[in-house]
Amino acid sequence: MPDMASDTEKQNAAAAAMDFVEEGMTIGLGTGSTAKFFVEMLADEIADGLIVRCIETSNQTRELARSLGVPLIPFEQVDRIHLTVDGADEVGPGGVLIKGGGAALLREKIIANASDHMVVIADSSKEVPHLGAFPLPVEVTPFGYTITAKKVHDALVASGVERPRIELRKAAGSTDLLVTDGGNHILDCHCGRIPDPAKTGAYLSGVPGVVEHGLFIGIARTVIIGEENGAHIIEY
Ligand SMILES: O=C(CO)[C@H](O)[C@H](O)COP(=O)(O)O
Repeated sequence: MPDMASDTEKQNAAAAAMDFVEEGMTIGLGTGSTAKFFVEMLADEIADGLIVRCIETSNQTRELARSLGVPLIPFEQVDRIHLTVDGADEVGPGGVLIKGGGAALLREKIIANASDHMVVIADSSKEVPHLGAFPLPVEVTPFGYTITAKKVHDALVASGVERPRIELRKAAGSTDLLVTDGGNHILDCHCGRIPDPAKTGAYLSGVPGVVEHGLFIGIARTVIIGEENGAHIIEY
């Protein structure tokens, strides 16, 4: 059952993100329940005559955008992404993020990092004093994933995370391992607290078999936190 309070906050954050949209932009569309509100609002504006073109961060968002008549272009044809609007699982101090709760972190990071401006939209529960209560998603190749998981554990410990626990994500309602849009698996790393996100990110990136991790550092320029009646905007 959806949480009505956080849905209102998500909607208000998405509505505030619409102010960043301009005619003629190429826009990256995020994944998840908050990004869905943004895609729906954008679709309404497109139906009213706004001209933009979009690129999706997941198969799920592609289906949503198509169903709403939002024009999509293949990444290969994109030379510039002006704006990306996406959700987050945690927003920490300085705009560092944990993303990947929806298993779309690889494409989300490629697109956000290639964008002139990433705007994060989130309900107030996502704003945290430090990262790590939400399990950090790490995308790994199917080949060797059990060994990679051990190495990821070691990298977390070496970067200062105390007693991490790693869980392989299962597909919804199944005992099978989840397979991402990129054909990989997800390790959910229960960290409790990530004392130095930049160090942890760097250590994880150094593990062979790790395709990408869900720490977004220095990528978000604007974070919009939805409130019951509006939203507050933080610029970095
Ligand atoms: O990173 C993501 C998907 O990979 C999402 O942005 C994140 O999980 C937030 O989702 P929601 O808006 O549904 O809370």
